Amino acid sequence: MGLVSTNATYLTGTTGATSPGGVTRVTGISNPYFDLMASNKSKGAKSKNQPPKKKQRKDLFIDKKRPTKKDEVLDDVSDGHSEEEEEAGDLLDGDEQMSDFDDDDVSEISDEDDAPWADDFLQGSDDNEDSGSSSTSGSGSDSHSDETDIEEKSRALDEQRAREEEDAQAEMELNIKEESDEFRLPTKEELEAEQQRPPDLANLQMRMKEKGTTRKDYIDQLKIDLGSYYGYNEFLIRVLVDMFPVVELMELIEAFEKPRPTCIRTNTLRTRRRDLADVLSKRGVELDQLSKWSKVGLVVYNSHVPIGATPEYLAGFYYIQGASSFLPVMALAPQEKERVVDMAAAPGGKTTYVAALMKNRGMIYANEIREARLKSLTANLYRMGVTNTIVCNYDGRELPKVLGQNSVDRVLLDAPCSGTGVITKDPSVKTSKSLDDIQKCAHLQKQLILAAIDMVDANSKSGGYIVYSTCSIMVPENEAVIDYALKKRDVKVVPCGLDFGSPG
Ligand SMILES: C[S@@+](CC[C@H](N)C(=O)[O-])C[C@H]1O[C@@H](n2cnc3c(N)ncnc32)[C@H](O)[C@@H]1O
Repeated sequence: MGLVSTNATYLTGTTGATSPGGVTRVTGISNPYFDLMASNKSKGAKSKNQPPKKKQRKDLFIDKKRPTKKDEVLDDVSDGHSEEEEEAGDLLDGDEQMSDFDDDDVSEISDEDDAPWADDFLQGSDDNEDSGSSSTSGSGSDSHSDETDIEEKSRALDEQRAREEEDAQAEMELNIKEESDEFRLPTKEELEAEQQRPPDLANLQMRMKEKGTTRKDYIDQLKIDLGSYYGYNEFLIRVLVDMFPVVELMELIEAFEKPRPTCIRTNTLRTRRRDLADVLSKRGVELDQLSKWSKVGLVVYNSHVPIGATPEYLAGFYYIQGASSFLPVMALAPQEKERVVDMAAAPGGKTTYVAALMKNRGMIYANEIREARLKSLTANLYRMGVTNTIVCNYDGRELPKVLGQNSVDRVLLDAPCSGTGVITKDPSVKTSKSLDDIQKCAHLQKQLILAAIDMVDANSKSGGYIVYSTCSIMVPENEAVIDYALKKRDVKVVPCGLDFGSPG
């Protein structure tokens, strides 16, 4: 089956990552934090540009206690691409390449000078005694034995002092040796004992910063320590460590620990962004335009009123939505008068944006499998004044049978996923996801994407596009799903037209 056909259904994605062939392809990161960072970085820069060199966390592997001459350089760890669902286990494999670690330099500690004052003191006392005895009138056996006594005491003192000095020197050398000992991984016993105790965060942090051991040992220990320190289960931390170069991994994990900025999307069916910003400012909301790439986004820095309960919110003037959630809809670029399907729609964040871009014209099928979630979907459609949408309650895999094959112009598949890209929003993902979960998600996503392709009319005059997006960063849920679709259907990947940010 050819990948490119004149009648091909076009497939595009949410955030642009350039494939080796130069075609922009689908990835699934829906983490507003990263997108915001990307957009800030990319002001005036096109996506073709190399991503700005990230600042290396020099402090990560350097023991601050000891001076060191060099920065560490850590090469990429494998990207863990996996081709087929059956091969999802490949996710965990991968070549690991990393430069050798150099030993830390140990600052030299100079030997202390001998204490000359002590000798002087003793010699001086002898001298003094001598001169004293010579000046003392009269001499005799008593004075002689006194002299011998003094000499003996003096010799004993000398010896004792020499012994003390020797001990002090030996102790100091031992200390120096102990301090200069290379970083050592904990033994199996020590690790087992550690498991029994609450984590010693200071110790873990110190160990994470250490270097000077073999690469494999280091990576193994890093997985254990990152997992303990940041609270990830073994599976997820293993996958993340295998997916990202260490410096990037640390940026990712630390970003997951920080709150995301609050963003709102102006509902252009009801108002204009400037008017909305004015009225919210008057209510004490500190905000600004989100970014150059969005005409409808606002970022909220601070607010004296609950942003989800203002009269403007209740009147549907805006939707509280992470910046990255704008992207799939911008990539879909639905046209007025088109027939569009939102296959997994609740609670309607993207459906309401699609409707706004279509100016409430054409027709949207907003589908959601979970009945309980239809309430929030319909409530949002109603609040935002959407009138061109039919709400459906099907398993998305059945939709081609319900709506018909080749029956619509565009499909948005914002797929159910593991949520591994939005850990900030839901930290329970750190511990709740397993390989089995990822495989199950990937299996469903593959079935859903085939259904999406089957619904789209490749001969649509204005459309013939599908956007596949997830809020997962797992390869089996993203790249592998697209690879699968490319093999199973006559489709091709096309640029998604979002020429900002940096390649994934
Ligand atoms: C990522 S959420 C969608 C978010 C929505 N697009 C938005 O922007 O507000 C995925 C949705 O897919 C629904 N879902 C799960 N399995 C499905 C299936 N087989 N068919 C259709 N929807 C499904 C989930 O209940 C969930 O509401």
